[in-house]
Amino acid sequence: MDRRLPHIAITAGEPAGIGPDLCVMLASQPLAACVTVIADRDLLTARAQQRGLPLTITSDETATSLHQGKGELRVHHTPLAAPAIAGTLDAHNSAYVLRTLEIALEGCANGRFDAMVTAPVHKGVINDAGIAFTGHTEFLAEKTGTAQVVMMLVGGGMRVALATTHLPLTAVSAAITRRSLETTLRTLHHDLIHKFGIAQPRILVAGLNPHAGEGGYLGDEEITTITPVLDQLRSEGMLLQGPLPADTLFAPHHLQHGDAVLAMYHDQGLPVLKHASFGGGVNVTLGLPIIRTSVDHGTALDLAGTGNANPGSLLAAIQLAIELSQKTSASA
Ligand SMILES: NC(=O)c1ccc[n+]([C@@H]2O[C@H](COP(=O)([O-])OP(=O)(O)OC[C@H]3O[C@@H](n4cnc5c(N)ncnc54)[C@H](O)[C@@H]3O)[C@@H](O)[C@H]2O)c1
Ligand SMILES: N[C@H](C(=O)O)[C@H](O)COP(=O)(O)O
Repeated sequence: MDRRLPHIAITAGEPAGIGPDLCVMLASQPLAACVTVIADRDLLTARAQQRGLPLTITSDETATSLHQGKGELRVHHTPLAAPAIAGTLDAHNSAYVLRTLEIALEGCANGRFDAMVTAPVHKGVINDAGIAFTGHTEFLAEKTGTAQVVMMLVGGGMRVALATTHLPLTAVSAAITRRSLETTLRTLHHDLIHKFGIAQPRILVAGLNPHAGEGGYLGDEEITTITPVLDQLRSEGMLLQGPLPADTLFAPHHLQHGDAVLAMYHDQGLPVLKHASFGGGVNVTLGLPIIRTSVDHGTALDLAGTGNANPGSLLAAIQLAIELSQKTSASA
């Protein structure tokens, strides 16, 4: 067994979405890792047949071996509850989706896997099944007992982290406290150094309100919360700019002075990044005790089974997981 070969778990995500299509496409894609897909094997076989793609499923061996892209896929079989139809959600399969995540997480925690990469899940159908779920990020934080994690997307020459994740807009302001913002910035700063190899990370921090509050006339979170935290962390040596007006923060003349942006909420930061990189971006969860990366897109039910799903983001997520695994094993 080659111990230097990273072993990456890939969860196939929502069975009615494009996750299974993308996993089937991986069978013909060489990768510098051992890969185990966690999914229902009959689902993958059916999707391969629907798409006319070659697929030979191998069993879930304990020894690692290079994923050669010769039409074979190593699968950890996890049975669906109900047959999956491409494009049609079925809440009976929601527990299956979460079970694939648990298997990947358990494998990362016990050393079987070096990292997990997630194909997209459908948050709505999981809730339809009566299971409260807002995203992988929060699910993995809860399952690992991590009080606060940070969602960061990487793509289009940017790294965009978020101070809050999947919250209704009405809940955002209250969720940004001095303590939560400090923890987010410390986690981001730490992982930029230790996971991304940036010795002295420069972080551009967005304000929450239009024009960063316009001196308090358009909201005061910049004055009461954001600025005091930035001042404190700057006094410790962190290189932080902000709070900056979010409408101009992403202009190239600002971005060139930062290694990462911290946006205050999901749709303040992600539309910019996805505009620049959709289909090639990667979502990475910082602050977890394991390595987790993901695609930058959703379940695309309209494309499931059609052959029109772009695998670029999944490949980029796998590549980043490999790089982060190698950094971790080199520093261990
Ligand atoms: N990583 C994740 O699990 C993840 C990420 C984003 C969204 N979601 C979830 O996915 C579901 C659907 O979300 P949505 O409709 O807002 O976004 P979506 O990304 O599924 O679709 C948006 C548009 O992009 C297209 N698209 C998406 N992925 C593509 C790909 N790989 N190749 C080509 N085109 C692609 C779709 O066809 C659609 O037109 C929601 O439940 C959402 O919460 C999950
Ligand atoms: N916020 C993510 C995005 O827009 O790509 C997406 O909803 C997935 O989030 P999780 O990785 O937490 O499921």
